[in-house]
Amino acid sequence: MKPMERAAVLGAGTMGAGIAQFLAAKGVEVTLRDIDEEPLEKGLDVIRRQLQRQVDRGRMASSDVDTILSRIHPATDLDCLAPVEWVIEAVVERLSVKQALFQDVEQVVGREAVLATNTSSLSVTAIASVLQNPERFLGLHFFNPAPVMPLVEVVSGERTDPAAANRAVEWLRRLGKTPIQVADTPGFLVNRVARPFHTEPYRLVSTGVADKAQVDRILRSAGFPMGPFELQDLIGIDINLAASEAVYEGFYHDPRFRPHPGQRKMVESGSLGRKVKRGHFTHES
Ligand SMILES: NC(=O)c1ccc[n+]([C@@H]2O[C@H](COP(=O)([O-])OP(=O)(O)OC[C@H]3O[C@@H](n4cnc5c(N)ncnc54)[C@H](O)[C@@H]3O)[C@@H](O)[C@H]2O)c1
Repeated sequence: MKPMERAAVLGAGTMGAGIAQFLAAKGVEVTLRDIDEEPLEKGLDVIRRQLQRQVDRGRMASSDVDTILSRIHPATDLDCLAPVEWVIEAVVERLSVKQALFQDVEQVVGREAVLATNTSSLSVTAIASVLQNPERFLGLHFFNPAPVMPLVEVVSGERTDPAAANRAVEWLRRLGKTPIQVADTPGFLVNRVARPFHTEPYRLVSTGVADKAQVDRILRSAGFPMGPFELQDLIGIDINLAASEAVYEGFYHDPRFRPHPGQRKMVESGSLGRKVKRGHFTHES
């Protein structure tokens, strides 16, 4: 019999909840860790509702919901990470927070564990720079919604051991994802090529060429699964701004990647997207 796989997901927000749901659905035992009970409850509730939606659509048996949920073990401390083979971090996008967290994680996990960040915009190499064993550290960049999107970028930092990256690729393939190996450059691959998709529409709208709903509709009719504004509402406008700024900074202010002031204005006004029910559009849930 295949040995039980154990993973820890750090952060129960948009991405952490999605990654935990995906892993548990594939039979992995998951410790879902957040700093407080409240975000944990919220994350578990999101997972419950997502699974129920699958049942309502006839894509999953209701008995599977309990099985999947029983594999997710909520936690607020780090000690229970000792037996895990994979740690995937999806906490706030701040370098100092991620570095401090992984320094603590290093103290509790076994030597064989692979440590991964889901960062969209920070340097994997920079996060690893404070670790005792940076060779087992890499980026596993899932896309939103994590249970649905097949692509995962496997990002090797300057000191990542290729064996750790290969192990991650093999694991993700086995779980049914489509991993691609990329270098640790600003925005990696997808967020870099996606920058104009997110920023140019702000320019279209601010110069009166079209409104947001029109831009989304036209791009959808051109074959994109979602328009840029509805996609930003899903991603989180703050997260998307952070990605825009990081790519712009990372390429030494190359004008090709310049963010738009409208992005910042949205964040300043608290219009962060679906997670607060208000972004470019208003959302019921
Ligand atoms: N939102 C997206 O579409 C998306 C896509 C790919 C990658 N990412 C990346 O994933 C990460 C998380 O993004 P998100 O949108 O899920 O954020 P989020 O704000 O929805 O969730 C972050 C969670 O982390 C928790 N947290 C903060 N500090 C923590 C700590 N020390 N230990 C454990 N939990 C802690 C918070 O309480 C919160 O629940 C970021 O690095 C982001 O760049 C986001």
